[in-house]
Amino acid sequence: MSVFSQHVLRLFDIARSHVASTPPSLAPEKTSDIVSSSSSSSSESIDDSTLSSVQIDMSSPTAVHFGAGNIGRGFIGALLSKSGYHVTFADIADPLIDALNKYHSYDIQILDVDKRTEQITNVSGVNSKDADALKSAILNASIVTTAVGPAVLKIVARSIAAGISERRQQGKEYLNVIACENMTKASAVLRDEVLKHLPNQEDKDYLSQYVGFPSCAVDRIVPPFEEGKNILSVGVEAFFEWIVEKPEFRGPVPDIHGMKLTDNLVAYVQRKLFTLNCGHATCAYLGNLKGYATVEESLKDPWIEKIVRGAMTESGKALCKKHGFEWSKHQQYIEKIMNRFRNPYIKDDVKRVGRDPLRKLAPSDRLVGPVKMAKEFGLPFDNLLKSIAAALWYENEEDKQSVEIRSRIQKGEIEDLVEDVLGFEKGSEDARHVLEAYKEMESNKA
Ligand SMILES: NC(=O)C1=CN([C@@H]2O[C@H](COP(=O)(O)OP(=O)(O)OC[C@H]3O[C@@H](n4cnc5c(N)ncnc54)[C@H](O)[C@@H]3O)[C@@H](O)[C@H]2O)C=CC1
Ligand SMILES: O=P(O)(O)OC[C@H]1O[C@](O)(CO)[C@@H](O)[C@@H]1O
Repeated sequence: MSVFSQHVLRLFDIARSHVASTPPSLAPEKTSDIVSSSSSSSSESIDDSTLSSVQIDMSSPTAVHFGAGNIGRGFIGALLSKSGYHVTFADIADPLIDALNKYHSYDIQILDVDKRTEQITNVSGVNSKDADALKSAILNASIVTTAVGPAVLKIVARSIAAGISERRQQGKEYLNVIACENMTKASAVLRDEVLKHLPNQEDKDYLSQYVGFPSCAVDRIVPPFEEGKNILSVGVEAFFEWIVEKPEFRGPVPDIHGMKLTDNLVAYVQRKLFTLNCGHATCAYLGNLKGYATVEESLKDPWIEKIVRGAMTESGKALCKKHGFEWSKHQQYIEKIMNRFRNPYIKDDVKRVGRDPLRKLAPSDRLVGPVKMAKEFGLPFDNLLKSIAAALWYENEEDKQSVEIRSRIQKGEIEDLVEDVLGFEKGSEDARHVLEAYKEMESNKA
């Protein structure tokens, strides 16, 4: 650990010993059975021009956020900072950590008609490989969040486990850990990984009593951004929605600006994953097939636009049956998403949106998940099949998962792949549908 981070952490330890585990305030009592907002509407700006200092506020409670990437800086870290937390970002990227410890602030550009800049302050960084610094940060944290990508959860679990064990030994109480990833039950998955690193029964009991792992749905489009004033600058769309599973909190529910609570998270995670992420992935794979570079460009192609809206309509009808959403409202939700995809101020590469196609083709993810749901209710899924077919054609030599898919298909293993990746048994009607759609899709290749 650097002398600087030792010094800063020591100061935090002293200053925060009385506030650790104590969030800034409690969430409002009211929670409808659907969604309640913790303190504001999702469309509200998070601008606060009075926050301009780059000094660390020693009296604030700490949030440790794993992953100082796009969502970390552009969404979750920003909300936490605006809610009065000091945000300690943990990342493996030294340049990001160095910059966070140099500036203690960064800019967010809202990429919309009224383009504006917000300053996020009271932040610092710790290298994820610095086990002692991380343990100490978690010891003194009031909340831990992640946005590292689903595959990295098992890596950060080790550090979180070390911090939890230390908290038990030091007599700390409640902590909540929220994994903000595009997957269902991400925090529950993280908790299982953390438990693997806690062989001691005392730690396990402590975790079950004092450490909550509420899962969430996290929605804001934050593509890589190169126009900012430094490496920390991030460009985001104006829209954001963060819906967190209320029953899984331990201790008082923190009052975080923009965080909404629900008792029925699965419905909201599936609504987001099977609509926004489904439509986005469909657009990316079809766009890639036809040689377009960005989502916006792809959506200008009427053939793609029709399939994207068609796929979201098919998943939407199924979601309404499954979770009781009202169709007219869901249609508005789809149209709003179409407009978000068309945002001319965002240049979103189809390769970013299509990244990791094996993960996106998994049985409960954004493409196959809605097909299964549509089938459950006897509803159509032709556009969703086109989306899956385009994903199987997805070519990006920099993406290992795309390379693996294409190489297995070229070796004549498509039926095995459809079985072991998508979960459709060889010879089944579902597998046959996918194979037919895959063949038909070839004629659209650029
Ligand atoms: N970018 C977006 O628009 C959205 C992303 N998400 C989800 O958020 C998560 C993060 O996505 P992005 O921010 O786009 O990715 P990103 O690649 O911009 O950020 C991930 C960060 O995690 C860091 N990281 C990797 N290994 C780590 C480790 N062991 N310890 C600490 N940090 C580590 C990386 O260095 C990077 O800075 C993903 O699960 C994604 O699906 C969800 C909604 C929107
Ligand atoms: O982050 P993933 O799961 O690879 O998928 C990218 C998706 O996530 C988002 O970044 C936000 O949900 C979308 O822009 C895109 O659909």
